[in-house]
Amino acid sequence: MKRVPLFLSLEGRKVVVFGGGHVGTRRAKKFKEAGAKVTVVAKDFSEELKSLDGVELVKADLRDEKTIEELINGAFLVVIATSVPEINDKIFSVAKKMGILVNDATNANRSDVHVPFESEVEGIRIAISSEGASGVSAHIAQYLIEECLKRNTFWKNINRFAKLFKKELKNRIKDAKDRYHLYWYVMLNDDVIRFIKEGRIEDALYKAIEIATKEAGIRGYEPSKAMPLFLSKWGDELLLSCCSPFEDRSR
Ligand SMILES: C[C@@]1(CC(=O)O)C2=NC(=C\c3[nH]c(c(CCC(=O)O)c3CC(=O)O)Cc3[nH]c(c(CC(=O)O)c3CCC(=O)O)/C=C3\N/C(=C\2)[C@@H](CCC(=O)O)[C@]3(C)CC(=O)O)/[C@H]1CCC(=O)O
Ligand SMILES: NC(=O)c1ccc[n+]([C@@H]2O[C@H](COP(=O)([O-])OP(=O)(O)OC[C@H]3O[C@@H](n4cnc5c(N)ncnc54)[C@H](O)[C@@H]3O)[C@@H](O)[C@H]2O)c1
Repeated sequence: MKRVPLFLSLEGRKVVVFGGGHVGTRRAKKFKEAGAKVTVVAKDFSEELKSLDGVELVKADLRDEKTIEELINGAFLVVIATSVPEINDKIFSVAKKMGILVNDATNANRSDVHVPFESEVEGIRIAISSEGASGVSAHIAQYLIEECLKRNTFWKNINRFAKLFKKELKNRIKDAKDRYHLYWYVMLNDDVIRFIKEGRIEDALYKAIEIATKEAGIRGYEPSKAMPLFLSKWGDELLLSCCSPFEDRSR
């Protein structure tokens, strides 16, 4: 099964979590924080769940298939996290029959949706999963990516610049196709990159906007073409920057 990685809004969606233990609590918190309407169904609930505002708790006998059907009616996502395999199987088959997405925390293979290891560095979200093959490996990979970005002053400056530049360009250049090529075109300009590297973001922006205004309409700088050019110039330096010591641990 090939799954598609997505960043999904659950705002206002109904999510039903089966199991109110360790895993069910973690799922309920995550989806509630994302704005979902969360119901947890279980025989007993963790202390944390009992004191959590905004999550509905339903004490239920999950051996009754009819109950499961009623409980998940209208749900967007069902989470399976009870400690009883037979109950988990039953929930899985009912949810499948009703065409509802399933996150099965107890069986990675049949799960429609996986919950990844996640973190964020300066507004860039990192989500990584081995889809059940090895959480240990995925966790270490997450650490490496996160650490590389946090130590990488060069990338952090690019990140600051690129977000501001996109905002500026959206205000100034009407056609999205024009903007699309300009985003990368300016990244191939040595002055712009020099300013970025030195942390002179205002100067880099000024220069980039000047170039973009002059060259609006230019073509041939879509990511597949421009990125290799950019990397041939700056790739090694960017990779080496992953190994720099922290400048400022608080960022
Ligand atoms: C990131 C995180 C998110 C989260 O769960 O919130 C996550 N697992 C976390 C913790 C954790 N997982 C396990 C323990 C040991 C408990 C113990 O000691 O027994 C602990 C520790 C704990 O619970 O504290 C074991 C385990 N995990 C899965 C199974 C079932 C199976 O393998 O089928 C088993 C039983 C294995 C076995 O039976 O051998 C399956 C999954 N775990 C996933 C994600 C997904 C794929 C991730 C990937 O492969 O990359 C997937 C498929 C679930 C999904 O997609 O929903 C979270 C990080 C929390 C953090 O950040 O610290
Ligand atoms: N995906 C992951 O990251 C991950 C991590 C750890 C464990 N797991 C798996 O998830 C499952 C749950 O783990 P946990 O640590 O949350 O377990 P837990 O023992 O803390 O919680 C189990 C929950 O199931 C409920 N339950 C048990 N029998 C029930 C019944 N007859 N009717 C209704 N509810 C019932 C309990 O009331 C409890 O709320 C286990 O199968 C475990 O293998 C997955």
